Amino acid sequence: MGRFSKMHGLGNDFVVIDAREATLDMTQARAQAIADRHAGIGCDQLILIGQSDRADVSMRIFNSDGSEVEACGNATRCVPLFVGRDVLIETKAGLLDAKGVEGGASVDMGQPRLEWDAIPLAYAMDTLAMPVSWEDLPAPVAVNVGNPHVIFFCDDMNGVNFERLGPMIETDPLFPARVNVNFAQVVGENHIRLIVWERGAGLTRACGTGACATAVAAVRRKLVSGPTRITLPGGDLLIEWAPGGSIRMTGPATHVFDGEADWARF
Ligand SMILES: N[C@H](CCC[C@H](N)C(=O)O)C(=O)O
Repeated sequence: MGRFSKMHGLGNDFVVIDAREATLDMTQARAQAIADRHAGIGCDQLILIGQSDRADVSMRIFNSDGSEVEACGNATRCVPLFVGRDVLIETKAGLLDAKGVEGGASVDMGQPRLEWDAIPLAYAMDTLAMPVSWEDLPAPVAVNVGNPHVIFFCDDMNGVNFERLGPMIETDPLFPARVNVNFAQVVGENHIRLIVWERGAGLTRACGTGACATAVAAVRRKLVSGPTRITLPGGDLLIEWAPGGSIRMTGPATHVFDGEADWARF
């Protein structure tokens, strides 16, 4: 039997497994089975906390479709709560410094990557106003914050069909690694409303890396001029970034319950 914790960041929920002692052979199929909300435990992402010789812990991230990915902002904020102290975390996106704060955590998410081949895109183009469109969505911005994001700044998000456009864009050949699709609307001074169709997980209640990428895009587009409040369906995140620096994300982290499971059954 193996122990796990059910946790979430603003409703973006996780099954977190401590793999520091007993290594767990995680496959795409096993991750998908555990994440399944009907036949499994159920989560947006499966998180494995392991040992690291470069940091306090390592973190592996699997979307609910089983795909292993580089970054997950909301889960990163859960790690200090999971291990009980501030931690340096080794991920596929690099080393992340996560510090507990009242009710959550503040994380240095590193510097964004802005070049077309770092997103990655299939061919060279301006990532600040991509010369592409899907139906009547405006020209988007592309940003990599450890994982790939495309951000559409909409005048009115209420008319956008997220469930139709999300998967269409996520799997467009322009994005060789697929992409997280962010629909954003500036709703006040340094305040943006955000809905994210996540790569490999679909619509979620929140996306931490989506909030980071959207804030970077908004600074680059001069739509905000300081620390930015991102309002997602599950609640708010505070994102701070200035060109040349790293992104700081601050927001809640919640531990719901602990459980046990026989991983061989998945
Ligand atoms: N779907 C994302 C991973 C999870 C990101 C999101 N849950 C977050 O909090 O950053 C991807 O495939 O890159």
